[in-house]
Amino acid sequence: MRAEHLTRSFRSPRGGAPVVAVDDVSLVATAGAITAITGPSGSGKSTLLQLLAALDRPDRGRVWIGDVEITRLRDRRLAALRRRRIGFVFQSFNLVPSLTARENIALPVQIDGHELAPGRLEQVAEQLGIADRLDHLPAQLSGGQQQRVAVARAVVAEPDVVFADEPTGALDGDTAQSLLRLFRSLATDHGHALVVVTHDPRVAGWADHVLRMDRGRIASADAPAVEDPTMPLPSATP
Ligand SMILES: Nc1ncnc2c1ncn2[C@@H]1O[C@H](COP(=O)(O)OP(=O)(O)OP(=O)(O)O)[C@@H](O)[C@H]1O
Repeated sequence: MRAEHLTRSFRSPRGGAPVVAVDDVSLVATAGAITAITGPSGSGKSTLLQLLAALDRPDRGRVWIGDVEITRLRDRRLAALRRRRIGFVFQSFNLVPSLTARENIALPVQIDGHELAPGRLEQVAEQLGIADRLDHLPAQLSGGQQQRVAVARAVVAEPDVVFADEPTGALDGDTAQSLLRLFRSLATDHGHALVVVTHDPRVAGWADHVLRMDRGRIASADAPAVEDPTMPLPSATP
């Protein structure tokens, strides 16, 4: 996944100058690697993640997943691409309250008219330690269990890129470790790109690249944030 010159401003609620939440950010998140985005509160991490995952549109700039420029896609194609190629773990989980954990996990695949390979859902649930919770409704689960259902939903269809906003926020030490092991396996064994916004030093410690944001910009990167010779060139046509 590659982004170039992303900029996103919000109108200030009291009038006055707009808030530039993301200011000319370019980055590459490579397949097979975990990229952590850190930085102080209000530095633009969540806004950047929403732009990268096509949940929000930038004022300027472009995003590619593989050779598809997602910033050029219209809503329906974008929604289909998001279901197939992007997994997103929301800070607030976003589970459907009337569906069981199993139904929540399978929902995006079902909307897409596909079926999961037999045993795939159970395998992910096992890895995340929620195999015995699949028939519960979200309200019958703890915050940490709900978070793991949200992670299972994001990864079950093996998307190219998994985005996660503070995925270890509600988890105790052991559970956070098993989630990080799952993320590591998704990256190393299955070649997915993971992009994780976090304040958690445990996550940053597991990451291959750490980008630190400050006032909407990438203030530092432990690896080149812009160019990566292993990335396929974006195609010129939409
Ligand atoms: N929908 C919005 N309307 C107006 N301003 C917004 C909106 N979303 C974000 N902002 C502003 O943009 C800036 C960046 O916010 P963002 O949530 O991306 O930061 P963050 O680094 O993720 O913060 P945190 O770590 O506290 O979650 C902040 O000043 C915030 O107030």
